[in-house]
Parts: sequence; C-alpha cells; structure tokens
Amino acid sequence: MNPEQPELRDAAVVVRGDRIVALGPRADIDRQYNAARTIPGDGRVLLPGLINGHTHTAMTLFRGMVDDLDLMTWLNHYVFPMEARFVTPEFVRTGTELACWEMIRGGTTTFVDMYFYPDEIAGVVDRCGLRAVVASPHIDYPSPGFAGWEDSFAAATDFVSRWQDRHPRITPAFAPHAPYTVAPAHLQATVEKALAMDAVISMHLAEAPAESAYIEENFATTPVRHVAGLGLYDTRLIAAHMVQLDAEDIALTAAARVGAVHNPTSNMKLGAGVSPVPAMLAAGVNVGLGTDGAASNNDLDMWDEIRMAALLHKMASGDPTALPAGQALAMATRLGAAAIHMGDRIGRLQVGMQADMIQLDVTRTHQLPLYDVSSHLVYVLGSENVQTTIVAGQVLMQDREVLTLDESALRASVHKASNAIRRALDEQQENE
Ligand SMILES: CSC[C@H]1O[C@@H](n2cnc3c(O)ncnc32)[C@H](O)[C@@H]1O
Ligand SMILES: [Zn+2]
Repeated sequence: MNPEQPELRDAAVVVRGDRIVALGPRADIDRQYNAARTIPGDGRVLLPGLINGHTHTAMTLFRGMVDDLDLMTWLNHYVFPMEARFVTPEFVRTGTELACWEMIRGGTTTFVDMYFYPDEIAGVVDRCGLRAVVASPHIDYPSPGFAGWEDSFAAATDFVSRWQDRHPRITPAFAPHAPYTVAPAHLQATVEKALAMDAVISMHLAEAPAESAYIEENFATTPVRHVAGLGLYDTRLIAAHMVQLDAEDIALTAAARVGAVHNPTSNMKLGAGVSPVPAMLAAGVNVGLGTDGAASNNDLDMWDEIRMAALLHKMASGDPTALPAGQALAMATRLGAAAIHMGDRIGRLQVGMQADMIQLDVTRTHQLPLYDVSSHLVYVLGSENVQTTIVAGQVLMQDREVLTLDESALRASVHKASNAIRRALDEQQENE
C-alpha cells in the first residue's frame, strides 16, 4: 500500500514504540536489528490495518432487528424509536465492545464512529487498543440523552474540547446527522465551531433519493451543493455515503479535498443507489470504505466491503475493469486514511508511519493456490484469515486470540442487552 515501494517478499518490519522504524528484506533487517520480540510471518501477508471510514459501533446490538426496508422507513419507523427506548450509556458500552471485538478479529485497526454517548465509546477505544475518530452526534430532533439541537450541539462541543489532542489514538469530531435532519443555521454553527477548534466533521451526505428530493424541494439544489454553500466544504469533512451525486458535486468534492466514504453493503441493503465511485476516484477524490452500522449491513467486516465494492462497480457499469482489486484494497487502507484526514499517519507500511498492521494466513488448503497477492486478498481471503492485529505497536490479537477484551464477560452483557430488545420486538409483532 505504499505506491513508491513494490510488494516485498521474505521481508521484515521493525517497530519501536508506536511507529515503523525500518522495513526491508528479512536478511538485512536481521543483520541490523536485535529485536526484543519477534512475530513470525512465514505463510502470512502483512498489510496496513483496515480503516472503517463510517460506522455506528453500538448498533451491533440492533443487528438483524429489522431488514429489507428503505432508508427513511428504516430510520423513522424502526431505528429512531428503538434508539429512544434502549440507547443508554451501558447499551453503548456493550455494543461498542462487541463492535471492537469484531473489528479486531477482522483486521480493522481504525474506525470512524458516529453514535450517542461518545465518552463511553472513547472509553472502550482506550481500553481495547483500537484507533478511532469518535464523532459526537447532533440533530434537530430528540435523540438519546437530548431534547434537540441546542443540548446535543453543546454536548458535542464539550466532547471535542475535552478530547482534542488528549489521546494518541482518539480523534474527537462533530457529527451533524444529515442535511435533512439538521437546519442550515445549525450546520453553519457546526462549521464555525469545527474551524475554530480545528476539528473534523463526519456526516451522512447524499445517501438516498428521498434526501435529494427533500433538499431539491426545500433548497432547490443538491445535498452536496447545499452543504458546500453552508461552509461544510471548507472544513475537514468526512462525508459518508455520497451516492446521489452529479458531475458538479464530484468536481466540488475533489477540489475541496472532502473525504468520501463508500458503504456498498448498506447502500445495497437500503436500496439507496450506486455511488459513482469510479468517477470520484477518476476526479481525484479520496474515497474510503465503511460498513455503516450493523443494523444496515449486518456486520462490521471490511473484507466484505472490499469485495462488494470491487464487484458492485463492475456490475453497475458493465465494465469488468472497473475498480480493480488493488484499488479496492487501497480504499480500505491508503485512500481510506486520506479520506478520514489521517493519510500522514496510517494506511501505509512505511518508515515513520504508525505501526497499525495485520497478518493474514495464506496457507489454507481450500484457498490455494496464490498467484497474485492483491487478487487473493480481495477475491479469496476474508476476516477469518486475519491472525494478528497490531495498533500503534500494541498486539491486540495474536493467533486469533483477542488480548484486550474479555470475551465471556462481553457475551454475558450482549445477552442481557439483547434480551430486552427481543422482548420489545416480540411485543411489537404481537401488536401488528
Ligand atoms: C447522528 S449519527 C447517529 C444516528 O445515525 C443513524 N443512522 C445509522 N445509519 C444511518 C444511515 O445509513 N443514514 C442515516 N442515519 C443513519 C443512527 O441510527 C443514529 O440515530
Ligand atoms: Zn451511517
């Protein structure tokens, strides 16, 4: 994933503290360094850790709650009411731990989260060792813990000011929900605060036809031009979805260096449409990949997203050369890092970069033979091949054992939280 350096075979990487300090042929490294600890790499591919550019981690507890609906029905009739009823700090702690467990097992080392009770999320990130952008949500309607815009925006501002530059692996951010749930004046207020505090903004943008219709009817423009006109394109914006775009929107996005995060599984499942990813990449937009929440996916497996993206754009364009394997892989690593405004720190195996790395086993009989590494990673392997997950030089999983979370305690908490949700779903079914 370092475009200047070809794939290395029989190589070694040296880590000191949280950084990569050397990499090259194993024989050279062995001569120059006397490592205190060595992790063998025979039969394994070493890659930069995967970057999930858009998710709602605690929604793992809503996995499979309701399926096969369009975005607005799913949100307004099911998700928002269930969130109002069940989302508490404890719910978020358990759901985020479950998500982090799944991400560590699947080789995701960085994620961008937008969910309620962000201090709980930051606490889990601190303990489990992952890296995250934790974005504090604000929305014009009542949401868990808040009556509406005023208090949710005040809490987001407080969260960003308390976490900015405080933790080496946690980046706080603002999260206005979407252009159809946050008024223009409130989006402008977010821009002012984010610029003053040098903070990132993460938001849903141009996701589905209903959003475009609402913005066209109320503001006579597209969602992208609407938010760009309010100043969001002058900030370090991470725009999730970016499906409903025209050529002018794409040019604006490229020029503003706005990061776009493509969520192929969620877009397909909610019938939101096909994001013009090949056109964005051709225009120079940094396009990353995300899972969205487990309630619209229904997992947080980035290998699925990589493969879905590579296949979806071939099918949608009728062009089998669209989004080749290497480009799909770059979207989950190097390009994804740039899309979330962290391209100087993560996404590449290179001296000076953070030591966020994963090892995949490539020796399983049913997955043989291996001819081309990129092709194999995208079209053959999956999360079950990830053997080792390392973030900032700390080993979070070795030989598929997660070292930083307690699996049996986590299973008990998930059981407790999901029992209450199951009872509510049963009641709802009885009343329908
Ligand atoms: C304010 S961010 C958290 C908020 O977003 C909701 N959400 C989850 N997935 C999506 C999506 O694809 N589009 C729009 N909103 C989404 C989530 O349920 C929370 O309420
Ligand atoms: Zn989302």
